[in-house]
Amino acid sequence: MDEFAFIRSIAPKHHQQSSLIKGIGDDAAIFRQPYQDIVTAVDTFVEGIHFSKQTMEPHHVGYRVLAANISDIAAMGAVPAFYLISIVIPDSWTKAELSEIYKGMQMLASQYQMDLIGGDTVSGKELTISVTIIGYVEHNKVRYRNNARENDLVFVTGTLGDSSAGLYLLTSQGHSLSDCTRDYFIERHRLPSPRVDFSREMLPLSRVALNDISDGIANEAAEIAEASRVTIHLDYNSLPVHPQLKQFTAEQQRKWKLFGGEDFEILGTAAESDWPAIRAAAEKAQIKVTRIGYVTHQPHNTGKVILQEGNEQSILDKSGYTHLK
Ligand SMILES: Nc1ncnc2c1ncn2[C@@H]1O[C@H](COP(=O)(O)OP(=O)(O)O)[C@@H](O)[C@H]1O
Ligand SMILES: Cc1ncc(C[n+]2csc(CCOP(=O)(O)OP(=O)(O)O)c2C)c(N)n1
Ligand SMILES: [Mg+2]
Ligand SMILES: [Mg+2]
Ligand SMILES: [Mg+2]
Repeated sequence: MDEFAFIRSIAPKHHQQSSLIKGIGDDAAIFRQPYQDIVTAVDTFVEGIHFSKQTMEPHHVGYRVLAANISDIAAMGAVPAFYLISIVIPDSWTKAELSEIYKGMQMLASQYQMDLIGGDTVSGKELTISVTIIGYVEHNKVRYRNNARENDLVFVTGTLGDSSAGLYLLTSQGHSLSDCTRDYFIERHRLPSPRVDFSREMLPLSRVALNDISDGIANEAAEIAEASRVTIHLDYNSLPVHPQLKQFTAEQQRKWKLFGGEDFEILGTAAESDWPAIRAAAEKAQIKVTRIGYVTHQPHNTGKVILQEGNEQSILDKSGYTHLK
């Protein structure tokens, strides 16, 4: 049973609380309060799975785990406000290293005026950090995965595959990239930028579907397609990449662009008429946004992602990063 089958098997069929608007099944859960909705999510970072001493310094570990959580808040169109940390500490990590982890988290938290409000401390075998995040979003402005509609355009922020390239550079030897290119990809792996500003700049738009890219664009697009019961078409040649990604083999580029996770860019769909506003939002947030496809309603391909590559069309495998297998 893979990660997603497991989640389906444990998901409750009914809610007990009338304030709950969205439980399991999106980037975060949402519940109603009088003035704003509250948004909350949790993500866990485990030594050997999400990082190793070879791939990250302690402050990167802290920064990166909080960034992943803030990214889920951004993907709901919300503003992050509070976080709680549960940490499992093995003997092999020194007090100084643990303090650096918290400094890394603090670096990012202060950027978003977030407060650390609690947590839990336990000893154990692998360093494990679990962050619970809480944020706010205006009523009826949540950017659900099920907001995609027929004829929407599909867009993505930033560039794809950078984090995978960085991880590859950190874990393999013998490549001939300039120091500057190498540092760029490695930094994108270690210190990803959650796209909160961009997502908040889109607040005036009435309907947008968003998902953040933790498991690869193929997976994330399928999650929007499934939740919205539509078909998503992606144009391979439109996928945005950093110019230096071409230093890697065609096979690596393809794998990292489509199935590489951890870029923490935002994938979205919106009405065609909102494209100028989306571009303006990206400009204000000083990031890049690219149109990469469109949405159709094809009853026989509901929930599927179709990739256009030159003249060829194929149904894209949902094979991103999956835990359990
Ligand atoms: N063990 C679990 N128990 C309950 N809900 C879970 C569990 N694992 C994941 N979920 C929920 O399943 C959904 C998908 O999780 P995930 O793929 O990790 O989302 P994301 O990639 O946005 O972090 C989310 O709504 C998450 O809260
Ligand atoms: C040492 C190391 N090996 C492999 C990876 C690659 N990797 C680990 S988890 C993951 C997917 C994202 O993590 P996940 O827990 O699925 O995040 P979520 O989808 O819950 O946001 C990837 C691409 C890594 N970051 N570091
Ligand atoms: Mg997410
Ligand atoms: Mg998660
Ligand atoms: Mg995942």
